[in-house]
Amino acid sequence: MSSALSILLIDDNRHVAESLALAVRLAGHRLDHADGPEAALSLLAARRFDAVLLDLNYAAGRTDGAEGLALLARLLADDPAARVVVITAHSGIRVAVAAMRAGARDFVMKPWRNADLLATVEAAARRPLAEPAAPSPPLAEPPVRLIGESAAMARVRELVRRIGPTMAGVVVTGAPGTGRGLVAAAVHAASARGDTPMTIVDARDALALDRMGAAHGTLLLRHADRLGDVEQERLRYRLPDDARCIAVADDAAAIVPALARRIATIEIAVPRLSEREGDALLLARHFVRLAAARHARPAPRLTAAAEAAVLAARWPDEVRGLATAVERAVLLGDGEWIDAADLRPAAPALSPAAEPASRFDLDENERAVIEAALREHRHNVTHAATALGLSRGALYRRMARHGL
Ligand SMILES: Nc1ncnc2c1ncn2[C@@H]1O[C@H](COP(=O)(O)OP(=O)(O)OP(=O)(O)O)[C@@H](O)[C@H]1O
Repeated sequence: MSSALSILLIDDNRHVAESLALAVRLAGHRLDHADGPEAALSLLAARRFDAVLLDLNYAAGRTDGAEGLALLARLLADDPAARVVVITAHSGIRVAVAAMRAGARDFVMKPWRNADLLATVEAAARRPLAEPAAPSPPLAEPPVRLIGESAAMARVRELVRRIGPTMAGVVVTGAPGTGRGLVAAAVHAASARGDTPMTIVDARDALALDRMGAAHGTLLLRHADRLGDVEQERLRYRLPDDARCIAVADDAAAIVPALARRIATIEIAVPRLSEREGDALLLARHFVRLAAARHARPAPRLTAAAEAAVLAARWPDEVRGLATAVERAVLLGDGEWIDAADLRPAAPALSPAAEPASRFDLDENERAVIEAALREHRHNVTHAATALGLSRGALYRRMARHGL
């Protein structure tokens, strides 16, 4: 008997998902469902699937397949080993051909017979990769995926794609918690050695430096910029000759030129959340899904006020601070909704490198947050005040200040 496959269906039609889930289960496999690109990228960042079944149109009335082809390109750019089967309408043979050219393994036409569809997906999942040059994925690990559609993150992704496959020393800079470690992992994953683990070394740790000499693959070097000039010079001589170095640093300029020549040929600067228009919301929803799955809780939805708050806040510790706040809200909430008041950031003292405590909920975009809370609670000031974590009086004073 063949072994069970985990299959991801990306399709906005709930009825298709339900009927397919049954057929897949009867065949002994597991089906997860994403209703569009955002949920799909989030699921794919958390888990590896044996096959992806991809519908090509999500918005009502769309039949040109453009949305699905764009998502296909994104899936395969992040994970060239992904096994994707596309679903097209009967008239969509041209789109199916375009998808195959772009790297889909196969296609099925609507309406399908479940037995045929399953046979196609099983064959696609089990067929070995045509091009052995693609780095073979570590089996259990999901590919490294950076959530975010902003132009700033597209630039990071593009640099990873260009520089990852080379042997260049890369320094990943940015504020702590912005995802520098994740970007470093993406650079490594895009390299020919991407299937081997990185050796992680804190440059301030003498014992770790002693062990570093034996490392051959890729070195992830943290905090080299925090060493003095002499220690940096010493570090340079201790770096194994054949190792590729990916450094994570607060400040590339603090690395002395001789060491920079080895570990910082290319700098990838990870932007702050405030420079990634809209990404905070995609990340928050992603962290809701992750936390819900991790703690076996239902995935709550963010209210409009919570969404406004996520976008308006300056999170201490950046993406990590947002992830922590969201996870806490999932754990402590009612399982149905997360409101603005549920999203208090972690105590700023948790991170010495964090910015001074930001008054998350009523800071620079206070007016937008208050307006959203009022809308959400149909202008019931008592309820809006509770959602914002304020007394009625405090909310009235702020409304007056903003002329609301
Ligand atoms: N674009 C992203 N998509 C998905 N998850 C992200 C993204 N950026 C950051 N994260 C998550 O946020 C958390 C913090 O990221 P990471 O550890 O890479 O930060 P860092 O900048 O290396 O911080 P530090 O150097 O202080 O350890 C991790 O759980 C990481 O997976």
